[in-house]
Amino acid sequence: MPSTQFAREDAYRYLNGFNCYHESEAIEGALPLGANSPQKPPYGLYAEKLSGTAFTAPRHENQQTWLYRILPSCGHSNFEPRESSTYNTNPENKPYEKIHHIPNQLRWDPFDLDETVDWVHSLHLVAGAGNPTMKSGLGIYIFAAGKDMDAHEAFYSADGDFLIVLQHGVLDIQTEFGHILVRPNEICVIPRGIKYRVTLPDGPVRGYILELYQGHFQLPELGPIGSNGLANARDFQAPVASFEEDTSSEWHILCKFAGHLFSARQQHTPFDVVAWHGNYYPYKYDLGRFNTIGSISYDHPDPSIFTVLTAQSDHPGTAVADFVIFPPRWLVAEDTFRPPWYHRNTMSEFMGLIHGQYDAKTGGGFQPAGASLHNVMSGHGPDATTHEKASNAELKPAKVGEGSMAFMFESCLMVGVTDWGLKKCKKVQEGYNKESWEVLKPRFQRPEKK
Ligand SMILES: O=C(O)Cc1cc(O)ccc1O
Ligand SMILES: [Fe+2]
Repeated sequence: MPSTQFAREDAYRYLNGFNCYHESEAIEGALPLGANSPQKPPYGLYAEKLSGTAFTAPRHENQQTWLYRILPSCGHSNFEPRESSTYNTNPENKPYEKIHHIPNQLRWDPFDLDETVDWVHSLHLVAGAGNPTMKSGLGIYIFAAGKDMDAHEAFYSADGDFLIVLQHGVLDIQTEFGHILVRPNEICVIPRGIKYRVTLPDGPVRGYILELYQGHFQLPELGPIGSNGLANARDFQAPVASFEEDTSSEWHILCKFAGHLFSARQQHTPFDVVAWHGNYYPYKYDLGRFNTIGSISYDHPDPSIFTVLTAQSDHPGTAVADFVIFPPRWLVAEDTFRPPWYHRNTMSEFMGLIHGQYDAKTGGGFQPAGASLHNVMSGHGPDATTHEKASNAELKPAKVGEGSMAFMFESCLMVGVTDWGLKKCKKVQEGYNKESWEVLKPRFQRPEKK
């Protein structure tokens, strides 16, 4: 598929734009005029405010939404722990899960599909830094599911924003804000607290998730690139309000809180939002719409030119998490070693492959649904096969990554690998370093003395 062939048809309607103040009504007149919380909201709805930032966050960071719903969210039983001895995505909660901080370059074979579990039980923390209780850091998950969530179940994470990178299948996500269909080559962000239910219209699904425990994703600055380029704001799609009326069934609200799973009962659907307005909402983005910028003279630029979304630390320009992609693109640079350089980075780099082949690893070990981790200051770069090819290639214009989509979660934090990621998943490749780089031969030729 050429990179400019944009997928359009979709079962649902969307509101377009990034970080916009949207409003949406499933029934005309359901949004109150002017006031957010009038004495009697239209049609007997309850007004409920969902805050995605502190009330007093600066205006340019402030994120909130007003929901007008049949019943407010608080009408439920106490939360009870569920699967408490097995379900743990908080690395700080010992002794269930250990976290290994190791400098080794790691690569994983493709993770298996798992048809026995639903979305909620499909999440495996593979690596992470920080802790959701301190609202700092991030978690990286692999998910693989084959079952719909139960008909009367909804899930939310109190721990952070989910950036979902779908690798296989289709996710039909019913959210409090409306429906989102996530298809191959699309990503989806579900901010902290938003309830949703995932069904799988095309069978098993698999992919990667970055859970951001602090802040929210933003579009990167464009600097001298100008006012368009990379991921354009208009291509981000939020759902339109869509509700169901059900005040007779028993619903289970599942919640991930400090890495543990809890469940509460309620006698009404959580998907009863008739209208909403605000700038805190779930959204999706088709990676095929990314406008890729690159070198048209010489040298290989930094991969920051491929940043789709960024979550900044308190130090501007330094990201807690950058979501970077390597889309199909033309390489034209002259007198240049075109793949990435060998390098060591103060940032950690976790990579995955949605489909195709990544141009820096042509030796065959980096496969779709697999992953790699090059932690803080761990040397890496093209494998020996790629180095050999690229240093002898004829430098005519060449399209790389046709039909491919690799991505990177880059973080200023040192990430630890969980016991599951290092051992239990049984996917870590033994000979990664050896096959990729230890086989490189010295090419040095001392110049002859004059
Ligand atoms: O290591 C990697 O494969 C990711 C990467 C790609 C690139 O083009 C430049 C730097 C970098 O870390
Ligand atoms: Fe790198």
